[in-house]
Amino acid sequence: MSIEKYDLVVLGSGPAGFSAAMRAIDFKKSVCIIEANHLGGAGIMNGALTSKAMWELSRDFSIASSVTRGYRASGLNVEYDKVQKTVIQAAKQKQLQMLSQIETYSKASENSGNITLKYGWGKFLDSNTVEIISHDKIEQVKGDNFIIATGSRPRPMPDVEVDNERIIDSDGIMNLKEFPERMIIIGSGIIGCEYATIFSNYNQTEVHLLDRQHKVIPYEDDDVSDFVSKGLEKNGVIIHHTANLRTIRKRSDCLEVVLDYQDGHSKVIEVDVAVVAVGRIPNLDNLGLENVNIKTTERGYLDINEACAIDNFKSCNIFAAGDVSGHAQLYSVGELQGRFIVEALYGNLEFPLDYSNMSTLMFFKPAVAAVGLNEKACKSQNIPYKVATYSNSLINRAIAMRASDGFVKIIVSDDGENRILGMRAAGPQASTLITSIAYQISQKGTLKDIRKNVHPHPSISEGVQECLRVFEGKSIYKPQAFPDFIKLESWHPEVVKENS
Ligand SMILES: Cc1cc2nc3c(=O)[nH]c(=O)nc-3n(C[C@H](O)[C@H](O)[C@H](O)COP(=O)(O)OP(=O)(O)OC[C@H]3O[C@@H](n4cnc5c(N)ncnc54)[C@H](O)[C@@H]3O)c2cc1C
Ligand SMILES: NC(=O)c1ccc[n+]([C@@H]2O[C@H](COP(=O)([O-])OP(=O)(O)OC[C@H]3O[C@@H](n4cnc5c(N)ncnc54)[C@H](O)[C@@H]3O)[C@@H](O)[C@H]2O)c1
Repeated sequence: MSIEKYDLVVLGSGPAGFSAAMRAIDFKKSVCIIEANHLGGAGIMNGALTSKAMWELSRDFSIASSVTRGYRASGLNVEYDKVQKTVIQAAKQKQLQMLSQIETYSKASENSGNITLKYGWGKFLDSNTVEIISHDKIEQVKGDNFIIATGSRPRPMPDVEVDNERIIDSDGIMNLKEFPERMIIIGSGIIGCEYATIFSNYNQTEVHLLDRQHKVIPYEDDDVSDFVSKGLEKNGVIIHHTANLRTIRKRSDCLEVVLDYQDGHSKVIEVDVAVVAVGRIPNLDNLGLENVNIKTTERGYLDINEACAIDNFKSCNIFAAGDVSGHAQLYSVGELQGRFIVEALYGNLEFPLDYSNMSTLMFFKPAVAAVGLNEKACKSQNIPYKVATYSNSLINRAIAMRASDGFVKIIVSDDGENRILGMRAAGPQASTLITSIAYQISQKGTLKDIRKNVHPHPSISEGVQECLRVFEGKSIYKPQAFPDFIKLESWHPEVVKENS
């Protein structure tokens, strides 16, 4: 039996693996992508694309059902299976684009690299050989270099068995047959809050959200968490703060959920569906890591260096990218790392891997975007900072949209340099507002560098312009006149005095 040999073998076709494979094409390399399940991974199916398609559809429905905008729609109706079909269409559209590109590069050519896609479970036999186990055969491929981009899956909860019908996780959303009448989402991180937004937008489901702490999205600053909570509650979501799940009892006609609150009292609620959304864990089991002497970290991830190599870059030929790497579990991070590895291997790298300007877009109502440090991060790193907040209530475009819930919050260093450290934006078009500040962060920009930018009118981005002016006391609208809408604060680490 002859064994196929490739320059690069990529395990997993999610954002990390696919972007790496496509960058290797640019260097005229032969690439094998091994995919165990859905092409595109969680970047497409049961993840980023499907959830965003569902969010967009739910938002349209929520706008159409609104009665505060001078119109009232009648006979508005929504069926889960139709929503599901449209969401799957979106995922398929992207997968077909990916397949089209793979097919285009499937033939060996002198002018470009080539790609082979193989479906099956990849497992290392040694540091140059991977076995691929599929339902009808087992084969081996050899490679000079490998990238582990096998992604992550929903974290299971002890004593809660996901049955994929009534107790599901984010992989099971597409299995639902209809809108549940009542649902509890366990976990108030991004996935939990996004699905709480989506199901409450449709207004067909009583949505309960379990938050075991005091704040949803606990890693964000309190003003952001409070804003998200308020938006969810305005949309009808019932948030159970400081509640821990004791048990879910399956009854024939419902799920009986027992919640224990921090203050000692308990509550039993009935729902039809429970969604477990308590984080994700890396897919590193049964990969044959022991055959190549790769160990996982205490948290179960792969420990990569700044070149994404698992060992010393010069001597090691196995790299890792994406959710397995223990960095922020984001589409753009996976893509960045995947491309970076290939450039480090075959090209001339001009810059080190930089995560400082990675943005997160959170699809709530309204959306929230984040880049760089927040106040919590500055405090934990003892970085003195100034923070200015400017409400969308003062922005003409937001007023015109009748959607002025939201704000821009920018953080700069308070060390005389005014370096742009981070930004949070909430409200319409938050995702576009963040990009200019993300760029400044990557360029180590200061307030002085962006002062000259003039923003068009009427645009939501005028909030960014005004927010930046607040730092210098030059905003058109003043904090003195609008103390609830415009704020400027600063923070310095306490100077620890040594006992003499
Ligand atoms: C519900 C949800 C919504 C999300 N929304 C966003 C968002 O809006 N924005 C954002 O930036 N991020 C979002 N994410 C996160 C984003 O999807 C992930 O960070 C990203 O997909 C990770 O990419 P990856 O390539 O590392 O892994 P994955 O996308 O998980 O892909 C890994 C692939 O490897 C395959 N695989 C696993 N083991 C093997 C093996 N042994 N052999 C061969 N193949 C294997 C898997 O089948 C999978 O297809 C979301 C995630 C979820 C779950
Ligand atoms: N728009 C986006 O960028 C986007 C969207 C979805 C997912 N993602 C990525 O996917 C990752 C996973 O999302 P996630 O929401 O599952 O994880 P997460 O880490 O964001 O949130 C998990 C939440 O579950 C809570 N939790 C943990 N254990 C619990 C328990 N036993 N009981 C109750 N609550 C518990 C945590 O306190 C936390 O609030 C995120 O880190 C994010 O990077 C990104």
